[in-house]
Amino acid sequence: MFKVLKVDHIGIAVKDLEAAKKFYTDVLGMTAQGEEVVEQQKVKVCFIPSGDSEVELLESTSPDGPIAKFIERNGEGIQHIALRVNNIENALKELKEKGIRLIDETPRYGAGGASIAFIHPKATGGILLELSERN
Ligand SMILES: C[C@H](C(=O)O)C(=O)SCCNC(=O)CCNC(=O)[C@H](O)C(C)(C)COP(=O)(O)OP(=O)(O)OC[C@H]1O[C@@H](n2cnc3c(N)ncnc32)[C@H](O)[C@@H]1OP(=O)(O)O
Ligand SMILES: [Co+2]
Repeated sequence: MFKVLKVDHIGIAVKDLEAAKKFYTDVLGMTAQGEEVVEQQKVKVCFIPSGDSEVELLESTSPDGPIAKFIERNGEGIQHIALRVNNIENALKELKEKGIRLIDETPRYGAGGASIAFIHPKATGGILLELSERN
C-alpha cells in the first residue's frame, strides 16, 4: 500500500535560474534555499518553500536535457507537479500492476536526497507527475 501525503512541489522550467529566483525573493518576499545540480536529470534546481509545499525552479544544464526540451517546445512554465508519497517502491509496484505508463519503474535520485519517479503525462491526463519520498 502507499499513500499520497501532499503536493511536494511544483516544478517550473526556467531559462535562467538566478533571474527567475529574483521574482520569488525580491518581489514576493519568499526565501530561496540553496541550489543543487542533479546530474542524472541534467538540471540545476532551487527550492523555494511555501507553507507545506515548495516551488522548484529548474534550469537545464544541457541542451538535450528534459527541461531544455520542454522549454524549446512550450516555453518557460510549469513542467511537473510532485506528489509526496509515504512509500515510493509500493507506489511504483501498484501503478505498474494497474498498467499505468511509468517513465521510471524504479526510483531515482532526486534533489535533497529524495527518491523520485515520474509517471508519463499520457497516463495522467496531460500532467508530468513526479512521485517523491523523502526520509
Ligand atoms: C531532480 C528534480 C527533483 O524534483 O528532484 C526534478 O524534478 S528533475 C525534472 C526534470 N526531469 C524530468 O522531467 C524527467 C521526466 N521527463 C521525461 O522523461 C520527459 O520529459 C518526458 C517523457 C515527459 C517527455 O519527453 P519528450 O519531451 O522527449 O517527449 P515528447 O516531446 O515526445 O512528449 C511526449 C508527449 O508528452 C507531452 N509532454 C512532454 N513533456 C510534458 C510535460 N512536462 N507535461 C505534460 N506533457 C508533456 C508532449 O506534449 C507529448 O504529447 P503529444 O504526443 O500529445 O504531443
Ligand atoms: Co521535481
